[in-house]
Amino acid sequence: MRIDVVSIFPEYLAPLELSLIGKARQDGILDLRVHDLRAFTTDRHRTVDDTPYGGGAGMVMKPEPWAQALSSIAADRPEGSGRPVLIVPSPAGERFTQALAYELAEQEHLAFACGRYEGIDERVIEWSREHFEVRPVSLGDYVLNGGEVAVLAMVEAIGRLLPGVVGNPESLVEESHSDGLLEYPVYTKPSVWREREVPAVLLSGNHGKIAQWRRHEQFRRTAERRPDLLEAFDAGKLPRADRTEL
Ligand SMILES: NC(=O)c1ccno1
Repeated sequence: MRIDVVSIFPEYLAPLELSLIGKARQDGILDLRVHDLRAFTTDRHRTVDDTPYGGGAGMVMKPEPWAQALSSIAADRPEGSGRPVLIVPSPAGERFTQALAYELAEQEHLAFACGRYEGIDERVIEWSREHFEVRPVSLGDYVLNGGEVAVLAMVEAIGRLLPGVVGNPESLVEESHSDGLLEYPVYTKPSVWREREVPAVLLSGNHGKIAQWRRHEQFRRTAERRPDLLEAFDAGKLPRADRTEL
């Protein structure tokens, strides 16, 4: 998979050089390129923002540097790949979910546009549809100072689903949201810790009972912490993520 990220703070994406995502890049599983938006400006001050039409606080990101940056990415797309998907992190976007992570992990080429200030001139979103499938995406109902933190989270959530990134693909199957429910609690040695015992069923060696207990714990936790997910699960609206193949 090829991923391009455009930001005025490219150093914000440095954590993507670490750990599993960093290794995936070294192994050639993930070709991740970070671009400084200011490299696509033409004035001496490398200006990327200006005052908003209609007034209001703050500044808006100018359209032309974005058009130059995104055009260069679209022109450099991998041989034979389809239209790239352009993700624009925004509190006004569709919710990022495990199901969307799986969907995006199947793409050959993703691009991320990290807005700052009050956002990117809306005409960039409209223009980009000529070259990309454009998807404003939100991590949740809160506002960040820019898209970079959201990109870190999304690239990790997507990248870890690519074949060869996590050591044991089985570990992807039984984690929260993989089947629409929250994951069950986990325990390790010692079996008694500060007078707290591991549930006896987990020490029984009875794999059927262990599986039953774990499934029950998934439903109990989901009902307790995320009843909204339980409604969707009961309605059979399992996320696309309820699959093991990728
Ligand atoms: N909620 C979000 O994903 C977001 C992205 C940028 N600002 O907020």
